[in-house]
Amino acid sequence: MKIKNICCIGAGYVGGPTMAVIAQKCPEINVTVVDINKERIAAWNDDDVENIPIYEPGLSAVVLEARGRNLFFSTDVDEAIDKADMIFISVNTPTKTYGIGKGMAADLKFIELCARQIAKVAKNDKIVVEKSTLPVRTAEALKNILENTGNGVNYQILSNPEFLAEGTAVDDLMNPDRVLIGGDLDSPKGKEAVRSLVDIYAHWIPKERILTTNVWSSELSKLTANAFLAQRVSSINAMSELCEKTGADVNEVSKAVGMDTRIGSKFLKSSVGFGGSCFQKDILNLVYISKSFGLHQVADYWEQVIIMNDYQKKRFAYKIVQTLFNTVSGKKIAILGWAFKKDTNDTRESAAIYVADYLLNEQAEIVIYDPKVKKEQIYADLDYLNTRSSEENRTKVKVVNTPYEATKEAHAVALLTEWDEFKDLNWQMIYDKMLKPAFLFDGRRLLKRKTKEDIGFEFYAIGN
Ligand SMILES: NC(=O)c1ccc[n+]([C@@H]2O[C@H](COP(=O)([O-])OP(=O)(O)OC[C@H]3O[C@@H](n4cnc5c(N)ncnc54)[C@H](O)[C@@H]3O)[C@@H](O)[C@H]2O)c1
Ligand SMILES: O=c1ccn([C@@H]2O[C@H](COP(=O)(O)OP(=O)(O)O[C@H]3O[C@H](CO)[C@@H](O)[C@H](O)[C@H]3O)[C@@H](O)[C@H]2O)c(=O)[nH]1
Repeated sequence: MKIKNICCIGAGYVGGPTMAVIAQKCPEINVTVVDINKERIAAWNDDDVENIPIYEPGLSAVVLEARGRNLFFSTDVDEAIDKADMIFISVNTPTKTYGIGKGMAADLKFIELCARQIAKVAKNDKIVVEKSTLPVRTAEALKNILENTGNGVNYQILSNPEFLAEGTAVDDLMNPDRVLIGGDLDSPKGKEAVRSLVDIYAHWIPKERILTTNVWSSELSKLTANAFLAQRVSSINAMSELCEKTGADVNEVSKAVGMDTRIGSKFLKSSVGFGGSCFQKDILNLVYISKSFGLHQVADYWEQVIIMNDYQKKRFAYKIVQTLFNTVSGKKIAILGWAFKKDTNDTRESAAIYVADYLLNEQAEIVIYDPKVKKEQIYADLDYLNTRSSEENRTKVKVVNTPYEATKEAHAVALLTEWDEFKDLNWQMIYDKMLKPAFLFDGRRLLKRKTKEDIGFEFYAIGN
């Protein structure tokens, strides 16, 4: 079946960039991205393409080319569902904050709402594609809702998880390692649905990189990929502490280990801890699923990745307290970087939030600079933790517009996001204006120890 009209429900970090690239690469297909969030849709439609709601290198050019030609952003969800042959569900699936599975399971209420809406509106057969990251066997629940509340039309459910990373989303979409499509390969209709999605990606991706599997393998592969990636970071972070005790350097260990082609060199960079909206949420989900099948050893194994990550964030904050003569009470600490990684304005689960929170518990005064994150976002992140009142967060934390303002008269600087610009700061000037001894804590291994020590800094870096 040739797809003519696509609808994508959810215009977020995944729905927006993914559909923009499909529209750019497949000019004969009309792609409509819908969302209930009016402001987000208005921003996607902004005349000035630089105002689109997501900052990703290269994204505005893709949107500019396709928008209005065959790429549309709208709040009219029903109309887009009605017209579409294929509907992607790309809504958020956060960790549950209430009820059974609180703090672990994925909250599927947004997914279920989409299914009910599709069932209500659809008057002809549809292919429904899970783009969101979902627990294994969610497709079964989707099918159940669609078939039992619908208008008697037929549905094929595909799983097509997204592997893009923020900050490199456009490159990842243009040139992915693989595209994964799960479907009912045992039935002719299922096979046809899979083929129609393969045909879309085959516009720009070599066929051998488009993988087809059964639905459950596809759903579980996404959780597995994130668990493996996060596990590598926790593994190298575990070694970072041992390096600090023994005189080994975690960068050298990582290089030596990564040159073994069986291990590979990527994702072995020690840090203050991984952040982002996906790793923690998806591993907790995996832990919850394993427990719900009674697989407690499996659950414990994966939970350790999160435990290690929480420990790394805490360890870094405590290192600061310990080094500053066991108290940071009333001391000014500058935080450079708030985003969970460079080249994104996303702060979800950023390690910086937790490091700041621990230091605030020790009565530190915090001054923050990040080149892309807005002041209100920083306060919202701290308020969300509910550790102290919103007023107190605003009294104890200042957000400033330059790294020099942040570090002036500070007792210590903590570098928490690896923004390129931090490498080239005038560190001599920063040193001159800080209180002495001037402490510098590098949570990303971004800075060179020798040059900083030559200036006079008391320098600490993760794993060295
Ligand atoms: N962010 C990433 O880098 C990334 C990468 C791969 C996979 N994922 C997965 O993709 C999914 C989406 O993630 P995201 O980061 O794009 O989330 P997001 O929060 O940025 O976007 C989700 C959007 O869905 C909208 N929405 C929710 N319910 C809706 C409904 N019923 N009708 C219409 N719109 C609705 C929300 O308003 C929101 O704008 C998640 O499952 C996530 O795990 C994310
Ligand atoms: O060697 C490394 C690599 C990453 N990180 C940190 O790990 C976190 C996650 O980074 P990254 O994976 O690059 O970004 P995400 O956008 O969270 O992407 C992950 O999560 C997405 C959502 O599921 C998946 O689609 C991607 O494949 C997967 O890489 C960030 O805090 C990084 O700083 C490290 O500390 N060391």
